[in-house]
Amino acid sequence: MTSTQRIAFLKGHGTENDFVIVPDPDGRLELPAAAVARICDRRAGLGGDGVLRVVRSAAHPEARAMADEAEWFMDYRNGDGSIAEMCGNGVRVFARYLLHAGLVEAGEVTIATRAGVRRVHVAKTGHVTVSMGRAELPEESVVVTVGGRSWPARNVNMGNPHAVAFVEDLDHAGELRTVPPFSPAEVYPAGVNIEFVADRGPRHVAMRVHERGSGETRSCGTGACAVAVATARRDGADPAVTGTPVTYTVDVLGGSLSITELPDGTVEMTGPAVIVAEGTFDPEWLTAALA
Ligand SMILES: N[C@@H](CCC[C@H](N)C(=O)O)C(=O)O
Repeated sequence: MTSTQRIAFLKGHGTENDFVIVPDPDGRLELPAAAVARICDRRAGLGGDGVLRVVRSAAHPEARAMADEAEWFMDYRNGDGSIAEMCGNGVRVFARYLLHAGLVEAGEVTIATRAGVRRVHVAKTGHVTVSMGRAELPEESVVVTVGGRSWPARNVNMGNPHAVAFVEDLDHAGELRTVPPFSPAEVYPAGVNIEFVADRGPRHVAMRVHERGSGETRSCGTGACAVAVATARRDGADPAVTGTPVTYTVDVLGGSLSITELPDGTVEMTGPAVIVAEGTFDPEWLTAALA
């Protein structure tokens, strides 16, 4: 990149899990971790929980094999620049961007992610639904600790790792922004996203989340799916056994998500996905950030 080039960005969010979207269809832009962290910095950069780089699958080595199924690859990065397999709010916002940019028609859209191809239903307005694949619930027992308190947690994998802890009161998780929770490195050698869950009513819970690589965020889509499945099992509900879908409303700090587990084990998530703004990076700022 030379300092004369103008690189576009957009800002979007899903239940206030916010992202900087960087269209890079031909995969020309190197985005080192430090540059992503700079872009996501809420004071010195644009600010965001993560970056969604929009690349043609055929132009990205990690997505080439999915190019026949999904034209676009979501190259997701956490706010600290680390790479994650999947982002549930991000994939809805990504689909909203593709429609906004005229790159897809409204309706069914397939998107390549590091966790595989995801099918998304995006209409011209309104909520976006994504089929998130199956949850895996390994049997390892996990304990989550924050601020001197510990809880048993359920290990759930939604393409990315989660530890789901049920608490009586979400405030018991303390000040997650300043006191990050801890979970066993033997179970999660690559780190973990940690959700704290409290009951709100029948098939209705609320959660707070501390995300690997981003800290406490106002929402996590994969986390909400992990929470819904863990709560269903706690409540004795398993659609694979009963043949009946189970839907949970999961309140997050930034809104509400509806999560349905189907009898075939796949999990569908529905929620908002909003494009807020678009612009261009200052070339000198970006050149320095990329250096
Ligand atoms: N906010 C995301 C999850 C992003 C990835 C996560 N921090 C990880 O490292 O696995 C979501 O909406 O799912």
